[in-house]
Amino acid sequence: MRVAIAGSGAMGCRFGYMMSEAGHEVVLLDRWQEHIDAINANGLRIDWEGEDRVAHLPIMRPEEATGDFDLVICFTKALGLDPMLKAMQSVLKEHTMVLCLLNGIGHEETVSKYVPASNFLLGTTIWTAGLNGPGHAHLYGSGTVALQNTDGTDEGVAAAKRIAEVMDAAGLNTEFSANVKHAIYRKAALNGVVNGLCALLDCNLQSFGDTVAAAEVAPVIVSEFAMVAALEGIEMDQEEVNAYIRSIYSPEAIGEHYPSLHQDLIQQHRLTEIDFLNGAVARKAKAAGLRAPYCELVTYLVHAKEQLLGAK
Ligand SMILES: NC(=O)C1=CN([C@@H]2O[C@H](COP(=O)(O)OP(=O)(O)OC[C@H]3O[C@@H](n4cnc5c(N)ncnc54)[C@H](OP(=O)(O)O)[C@@H]3O)[C@@H](O)[C@H]2O)C=CC1
Ligand SMILES: CC(C)(CO)C(=O)C(=O)O
Repeated sequence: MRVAIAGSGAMGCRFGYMMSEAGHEVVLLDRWQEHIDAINANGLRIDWEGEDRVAHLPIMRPEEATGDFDLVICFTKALGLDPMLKAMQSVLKEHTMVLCLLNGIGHEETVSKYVPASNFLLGTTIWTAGLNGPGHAHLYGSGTVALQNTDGTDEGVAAAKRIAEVMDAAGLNTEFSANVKHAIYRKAALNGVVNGLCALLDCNLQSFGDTVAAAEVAPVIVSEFAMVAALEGIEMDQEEVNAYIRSIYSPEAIGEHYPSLHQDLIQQHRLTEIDFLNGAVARKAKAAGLRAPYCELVTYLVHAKEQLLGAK
């Protein structure tokens, strides 16, 4: 299969590397010039569970991509999704399946501007990854992917299942989900609890989980996500989601991980995805005449931190 990774930061490098190790032809697409230059000069350096590896994968800017792809996996940050798909429109062919795995809520609107429903797979993942610097990824721990077709047809289900099988065979623990929006809200609730707060408190998941505040604040944030999900007909079992969140704090799970929003804001002073997490919940609640005050506060505080750090 010819696979493009649309957004080849930390997660894009993980998925690109694992798909390439499974024998697929992978092309990394990105606009971060230092990263492109580093990979072109030295290959993609990987710290794989403490072992140094190098992968020689082609990398280029999205507008330079040519030919056609069987699968495009989107892993930009939320704010980079639209410009990425716009720049690579010419390689999105009739048979190209596009899988969106970004964190957060509402990416369907962006992807559907460029991809017909018959080619669009929506998904979510709990794999993790980080970057030590341009061209150097660190890949620890395990994860899963859930994905679903968005066109509601039997052919769409079959196509989604085929892609899930291919990714699963690459070790990405991928499953077709008959209700991926539920999985997306469940993951977004997890991100809504830990991503903004670990950034504001400057800590990893394990340290956050050890605070008294985590036990008190997490269920309230989860209840706000559940309230908004219910408006869209998605039922969340809040106890199950809270138990799921508690389960990731241990070092045997992903407790040592600094959430991607921490990586963006605290480590690199970059603008964040908060408007697609807690911010989306606050907006959707308001639009329905409701309030999600904890999500509103987290959103305000993360934006304040962006401002204080001069994030770009
Ligand atoms: N990291 C993780 O563990 C997880 C992340 N996710 C989600 O996956 C998606 C991708 O996340 P992730 O891979 O962490 O994102 P990264 O920040 O590592 O990469 C995303 C894009 O940001 C740009 N970029 C990254 N670092 C720099 C830098 N130092 N200077 C300039 N540009 C840079 C590049 O794009 P460009 O220059 O084209 O803008 C890159 O393609 C997000 O939606 C995230 O929430 C989901 C699960 C876990
Ligand atoms: C790994 C996890 C779940 C932790 O917040 C994540 O999605 C992220 O880092 O953005």
